[in-house]
Amino acid sequence: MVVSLVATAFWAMLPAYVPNNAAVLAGGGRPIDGGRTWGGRRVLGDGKTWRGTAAGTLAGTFLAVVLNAVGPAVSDPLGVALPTFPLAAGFGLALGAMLGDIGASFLKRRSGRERGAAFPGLDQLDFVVGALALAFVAAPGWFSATFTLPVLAVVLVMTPVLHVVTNVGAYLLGLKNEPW
Ligand SMILES: CC(C)=CCC/C(C)=C/CC/C(C)=C/CC/C(C)=C/COC[C@@H](COP(=O)(O)O)OC/C=C(\C)CC/C=C(\C)CC/C=C(\C)CCC=C(C)C
Ligand SMILES: Nc1ccn([C@@H]2O[C@H](COP(=O)(O)OP(=O)(O)OP(=O)(O)O)[C@@H](O)[C@H]2O)c(=O)n1
Ligand SMILES: [Mg+2]
Repeated sequence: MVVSLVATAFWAMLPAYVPNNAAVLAGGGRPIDGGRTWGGRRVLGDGKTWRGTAAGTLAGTFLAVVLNAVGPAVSDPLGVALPTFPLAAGFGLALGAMLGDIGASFLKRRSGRERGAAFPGLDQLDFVVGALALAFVAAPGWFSATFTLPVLAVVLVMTPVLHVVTNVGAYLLGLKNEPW
């Protein structure tokens, strides 16, 4: 039961997890806010770029297609019916994750935090909220069947742990400037 819930939650969230990884690896270039300020502070900052957002959205959507292909080979040995992703759901999870992260940067700048500053709690869950919201809008039937309340509870507990571990790993590998 617990294995099934964790496996389902992790699998269903993978198209939302990988976009931010891809943005770190492929990001940079022109900032989305074009350097504009609001109230004396950048609207988003140099950490949110068109290239990173596009790379993240493509990576997450592509991963959903790959997961659909390999799902049966993973489901059988695990004994868990892992979800498959309609294209709209994969795209919604991926773009939503990027939009959640962008929304968090907007809030960070409004609260006086410079680029790269930590915002505990928000940093760990911004992309989850964005991904789930857009997946719900893009594929409501699939969302309700996949993200049951127990699965959502596992996502909310598991994601911050994964986020901390992944970010510390990326920092130690020199891929990120901050370990959060
Ligand atoms: C995108 C491609 C092509 C490859 C990604 C490679 C990779 C390691 C994927 C892991 C996917 C995954 C399951 C991640 C965990 C879930 C999660 C919450 C991810 C959020 O990612 C955050 C991201 C940016 O954070 P921010 O924008 O919110 O601040 O973190 C940075 C990640 C990277 C730069 C990707 C590469 C990271 C590493 C190589 C770190 C190595 C990871 C470890 C040593 C531990 C990994 C452990 C687990 C359990 C995943
Ligand atoms: N939409 C995005 C998201 C991330 N990145 C890249 O990934 C890095 C790390 O992402 P993140 O930690 O989310 O950004 P920060 O630079 O810490 O900025 P902020 O304080 O606004 O979160 C960014 O610096 C940027 O190079 C990007 O190019 N485009
Ligand atoms: Mg950051």
